[in-house]
Amino acid sequence: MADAEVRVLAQSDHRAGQDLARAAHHTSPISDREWAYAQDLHEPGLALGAFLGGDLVGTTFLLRSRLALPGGSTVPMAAATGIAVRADRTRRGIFTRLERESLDLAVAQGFPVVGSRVSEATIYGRFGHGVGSTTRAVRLYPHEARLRPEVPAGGEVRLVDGETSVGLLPRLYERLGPYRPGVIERSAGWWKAKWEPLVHSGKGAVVAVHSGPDGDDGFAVYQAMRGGDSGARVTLMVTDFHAANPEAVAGLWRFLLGVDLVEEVCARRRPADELVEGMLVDWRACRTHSVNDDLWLRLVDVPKALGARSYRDGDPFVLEITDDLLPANSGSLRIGPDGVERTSDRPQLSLNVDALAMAYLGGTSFTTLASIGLLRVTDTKALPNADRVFGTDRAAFCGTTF
Ligand SMILES: CC(=O)SCCNC(=O)CCNC(=O)[C@H](O)C(C)(C)COP(=O)(O)OP(=O)(O)OC[C@H]1O[C@@H](n2cnc3c(N)ncnc32)[C@H](O)[C@@H]1OP(=O)(O)O
Repeated sequence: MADAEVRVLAQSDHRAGQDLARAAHHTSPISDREWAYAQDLHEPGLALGAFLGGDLVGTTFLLRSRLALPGGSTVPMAAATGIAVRADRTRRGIFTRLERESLDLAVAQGFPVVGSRVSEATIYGRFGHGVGSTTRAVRLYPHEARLRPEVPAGGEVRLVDGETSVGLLPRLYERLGPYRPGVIERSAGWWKAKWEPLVHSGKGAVVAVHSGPDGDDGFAVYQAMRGGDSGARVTLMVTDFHAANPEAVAGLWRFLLGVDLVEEVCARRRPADELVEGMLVDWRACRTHSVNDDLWLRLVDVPKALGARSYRDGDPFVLEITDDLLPANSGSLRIGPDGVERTSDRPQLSLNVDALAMAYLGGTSFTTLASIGLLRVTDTKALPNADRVFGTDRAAFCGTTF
């Protein structure tokens, strides 16, 4: 069979591309109503299609975003989504072609980093992607989950109606800013495609906003689900929860645990270091349901990506990177508090670009990477120093679907 031709998808083909991706995810074609919300999400020039004999058989869409880095800066990130190959044309290298071209497109468009949320964890490592952040799914039982008196108090929570939230949430989310590594920018198109349909669906998404002394500083979105034999058991499913400071985090949890007639509160995506158990009188009233990969990262321009974040005090060290797919990234860099530069000095530590993605936001230490065989150590003194230099105060967390 002839090779697929991969090219930038004309804007007029975006909808067909979305339908193809939805079919690959076992979802029905997008309706006119849904498309009215979703069409602004995809920018011209940032989607690729694979064609066989004129037929569209594969897609990749890149969304413009920015990624928060340790130290509070941000870097342009292409959020990869809608990755799919038509079911009758899989396992013949079409995705591999699309993936190579989309990494090149990201570099050409000035994105040092590509982020994704992956359907299966076995597909992306070979292309240099690694898990940049993890999340924890927690379940709390309000009847048992009383907050300890020391937990930060103050501020107020108010519910806002759906129409108000359409204007308020984008402004509030932007106001929170890069409050922890891993958080990503949400475009106006993202809010229109991902939030407005839920508001207008009548599915009962409730928005709780926390405000402190400086105004609104966090929000949680939840839906009440009925279960049990009589349908009387109510679970609050928290689907979106971002807060910039400990008072807002505590205030929103206090509110969620205080809603009447609720059996359990479930939050699928919480930062790995949010110690909800520690806030409770009964540690066991919060159960970890699972720990999951959150944002996958592919550093497509390694010097730029590493140069965009800040580093803690410590000695500069020489890190060797191997990137078979994008060889311009291969080589050694000297990394330290004063920045990042190419060097021909002998490397002290060496790794592959997918393992570097795991360390980039401070999510996985070099010591851990070495212990599982993903980092080669030539100079043992460099290991604790590299951990110090890459260290962060807060666990990386994205918490945005795309
Ligand atoms: C960020 C996102 O959008 S994630 C969403 C990804 N999309 C989906 O899961 C939708 C359903 N699946 C699909 O559309 C396709 O199967 C894809 C896109 C995952 C893969 O497309 P294909 O054209 O079949 O991939 P391709 O033939 O290039 O295979 C590349 C390699 O990945 C492997 N691979 C592909 N799909 C899978 C899978 N689902 N599980 C494990 N390995 C896989 C292949 O075996 C191949 O490895 P090999 O070279 O060692 O043989």
